[in-house]
Amino acid sequence: MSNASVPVGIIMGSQSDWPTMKEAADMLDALGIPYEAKIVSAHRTPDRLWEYGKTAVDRGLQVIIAGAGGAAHLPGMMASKTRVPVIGVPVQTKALSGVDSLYSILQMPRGFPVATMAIGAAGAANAGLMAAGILALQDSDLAARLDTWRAELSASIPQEPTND
Ligand SMILES: Nc1c(C(=O)O)ncn1[C@@H]1O[C@H](COP(=O)(O)O)[C@@H](O)[C@H]1O
Repeated sequence: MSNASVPVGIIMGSQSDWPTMKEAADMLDALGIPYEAKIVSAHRTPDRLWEYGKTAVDRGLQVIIAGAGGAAHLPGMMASKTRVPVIGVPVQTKALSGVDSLYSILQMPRGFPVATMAIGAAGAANAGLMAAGILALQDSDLAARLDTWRAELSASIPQEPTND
């Protein structure tokens, strides 16, 4: 797993998280930000998690977006292994609607933060935007693209409701 020199790593606990996490990937695509996407699980593939976190800085990752559902320990465990900022995405679950994922990711102990997004697809899309905002601090071309994206979204919001 030492093939990438991309700024953003998207990781998720399972293939089943991809429909949610693809929202983050789509946002990065829309803003022209390279990324890698990997399945990494603290529970099922702890050695993969360890290796990913250990090599993240040397591989040039600047932000990690980590999504998981249920007992969602992946984002926090990744934050414990690397100083690369971790943005957590609570994946929606059937049993507890993603509140389990949210609480698992949100309540980190002092010293090892995870920037936690909202549950589900909107949270994943916002994770992409959050990563873009972080990278834009050092990249004026990206900053301009992000400003344009935000202005276009604002302009698309109607001023009055319709009955359609
Ligand atoms: N929460 C975690 C972790 C982890 O935190 O390491 N690894 C897998 N999972 C989650 O298990 C859920 C069900 O996974 P399956 O659909 O594969 O059974 C997924 O949402 C995944 O993120």
